[in-house]
Amino acid sequence: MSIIRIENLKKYYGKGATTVKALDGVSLTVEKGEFVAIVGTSGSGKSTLLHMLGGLDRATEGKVYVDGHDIFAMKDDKLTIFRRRSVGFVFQSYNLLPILNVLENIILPIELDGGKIDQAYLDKVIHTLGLQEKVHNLPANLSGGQQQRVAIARALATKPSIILADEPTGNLDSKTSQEVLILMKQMSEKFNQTIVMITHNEQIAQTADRIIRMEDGTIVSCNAQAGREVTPS
Ligand SMILES: Nc1ncnc2c1ncn2[C@@H]1O[C@H](COP(=O)(O)OP(=O)(O)OP(=O)(O)O)[C@@H](O)[C@H]1O
Repeated sequence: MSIIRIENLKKYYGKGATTVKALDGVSLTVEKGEFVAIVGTSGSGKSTLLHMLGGLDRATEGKVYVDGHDIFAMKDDKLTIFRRRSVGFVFQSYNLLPILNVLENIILPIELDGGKIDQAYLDKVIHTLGLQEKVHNLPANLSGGQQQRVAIARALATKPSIILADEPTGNLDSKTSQEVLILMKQMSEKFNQTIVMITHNEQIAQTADRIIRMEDGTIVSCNAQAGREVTPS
């Protein structure tokens, strides 16, 4: 089943001669449980595409379906709820709340939404990410890699339809980056979690099931990695 379907997506900034075509006709499907990397030079449209997928901004033209929902057909208040329930975000800068401990950070999105905590699932996530000894620590007392693992746990906590990660290892050294990447891949496999990740690092992209290459607002290739099965839709 395709969890993401993007149809002829266009995002133009400005008007007339100064128009910037950040996305210029992008079509793509992503299957449930896939771990996809988006690569491309600066300005090729990676962040714009991720923002559209997360309903953070609206398109000039085209459609985005996430888990069957036509997201641009939603009014702003519905889109906000969709984002809270169906999209997990992981940023380069972790974005943890400094006054909350690790566990409180992880469950915050569930509590904000008035949802119920699935304790068994949460325990599994925390253990798989190796955070069980750290749940009562404040973020300031964790390494960068540990903080990013907390951010990944927080993104997974609500069991979102998709996780969007924007340069998740951008602040980490190469050894820690690899560790975090391997964990993201494991989370994707273990929980059948769809992850779309932007990276400028070719080695990091190789961890993904599929690499989407962007140039000038378009996708120039979207091949599955050798030896990995991706069912076309
Ligand atoms: N709010 C905006 N207003 C005007 N132009 C924008 C805006 N956001 C992005 N752009 C332009 O759209 C194009 C695509 O930008 P985008 O940030 O998606 O690229 P990117 O591939 O993510 O780049 P980077 O790797 O540097 O983050 C660029 O030319 C950029 O300058």
